[in-house]
Amino acid sequence: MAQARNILTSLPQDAHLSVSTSPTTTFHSPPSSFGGARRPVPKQLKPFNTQDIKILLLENVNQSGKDILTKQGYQVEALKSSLPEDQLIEKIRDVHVIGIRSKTKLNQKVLSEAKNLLVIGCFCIGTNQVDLEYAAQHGIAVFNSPFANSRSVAELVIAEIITLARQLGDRSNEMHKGTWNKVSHKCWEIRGKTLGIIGYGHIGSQLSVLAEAMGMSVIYYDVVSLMALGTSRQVPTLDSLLREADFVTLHVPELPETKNMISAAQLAQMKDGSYLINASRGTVVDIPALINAMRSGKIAGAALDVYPAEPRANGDYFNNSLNSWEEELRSLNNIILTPHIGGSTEEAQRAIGIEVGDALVRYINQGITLGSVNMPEINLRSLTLEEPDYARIIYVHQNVPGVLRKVNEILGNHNVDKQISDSRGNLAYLMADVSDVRTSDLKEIYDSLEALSSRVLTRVLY
Ligand SMILES: NC(=O)C1=CN([C@@H]2O[C@H](COP(=O)(O)OP(=O)(O)OC[C@H]3O[C@@H](n4cnc5c(N)ncnc54)[C@H](O)[C@@H]3O)[C@@H](O)[C@H]2O)C=CC1
Ligand SMILES: O=C(O)C(=O)COP(=O)(O)O
Repeated sequence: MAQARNILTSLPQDAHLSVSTSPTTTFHSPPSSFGGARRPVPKQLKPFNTQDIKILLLENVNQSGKDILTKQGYQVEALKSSLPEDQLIEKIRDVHVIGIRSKTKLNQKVLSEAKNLLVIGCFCIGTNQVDLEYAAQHGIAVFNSPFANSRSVAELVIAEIITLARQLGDRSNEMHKGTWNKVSHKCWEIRGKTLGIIGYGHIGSQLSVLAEAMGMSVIYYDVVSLMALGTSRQVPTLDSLLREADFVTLHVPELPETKNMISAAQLAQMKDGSYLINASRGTVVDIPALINAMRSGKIAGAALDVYPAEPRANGDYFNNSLNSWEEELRSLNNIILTPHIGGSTEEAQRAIGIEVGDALVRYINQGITLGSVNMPEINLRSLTLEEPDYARIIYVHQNVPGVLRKVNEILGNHNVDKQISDSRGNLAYLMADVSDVRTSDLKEIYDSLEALSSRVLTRVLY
């Protein structure tokens, strides 16, 4: 277990955490021109104690991540599923850190209740479930794992391409029901067929290499111009990809621009008897339009791993009538339906647990934002907290003129060993290591920084 002394912070803290003699530590939230209310202000500084840090992990975060966090001495509560919004709000009020996967929606309503929250760990690739902008403006850093499950998704898609081409799902279902149905009609090899990849990022490009190794031709469409791997080829428009590909697979993020990216008009562009695979986000494919295209025989098969609404926990899904099209979808032939398992392998989950767990520890203990998806990336070499009278000041502030001058006036009477600052949009992040400071100096520094109108969040680690 990590030492309870030395890595220290002026956390936004609740009465329970406070060592104040007053049991009613109060916060004030004066209005700010910067995204609404300011975050609560603790009444006092206190030395950081890892055991004060409360962490809530949802959605069955891998043991590797839990181990990293518990080893630090943090209080970790881990739940297997996501939570309904009202329960999430109750829980999030109390914690300094929350770890989620793709299901938990951390929208403005939920985050506005997260009075103590310092940091969010998305133990997955996608961060569409978090209001990143709102979090940034309230000094809440967000981390994810940008590619630790890419290979797992790419391998799943390869399996699905062959499964669809050979109608393996249907043959297997028939055998389970006792029917021997040996057919070759409309069953194909994938060698020589064209795979069309929409979104040539981490997953799309990995898939490109695997598909070529099996003799497929690969074309891809992306909003940015990207280097082609192997003999793959970028095509200029979505329509040109849809017209040319035998298999179309989606690997784009959930964005307003990707909502219903594949709908009736796009399906009509696709080759007769082609296949569609979606392991990106459920909003990207218009499912009723896909059902029509499959019923008409235009689309010969499909694989869906993601859905517009997904349940919080394992159990009944299709019996919950979340969507009007469920019955029809299930009744189609040659359609593979999987419960969002693209990234669900032992390898991926373990790697994600370590990557995000480490990022959280670095941020909590040292304020390092490397890899953050919503904050400027800031790093200074390790804290030398063994030295007496040494502290790290972190000041998250609005990116407006004149702030650095004021901050340096405040720090100016002390020995600033190192300092770094960067901005991202209208948010800036300053980190300064100061030596020869006493606790009383820190209190003064802290109060002065807090008093600046540009302040979003101040942390003092000592
Ligand atoms: N089924 C599952 O379990 C998993 C699903 N995912 C989903 O897959 C998505 C893609 O993952 P990565 O490849 O790692 O992301 P990435 O960010 O590396 O690549 C996404 C690519 O899509 C492109 N893109 C964005 N908007 C586009 C548009 N309108 N049209 C065409 N291209 C567009 C981007 O330029 C980028 O090249 C994630 O955002 C996530 O939603 C990720 C992991 C697991
Ligand atoms: O990594 C992603 O974005 C995924 O979609 C995987 O999500 P999950 O961790 O399985 O909830």
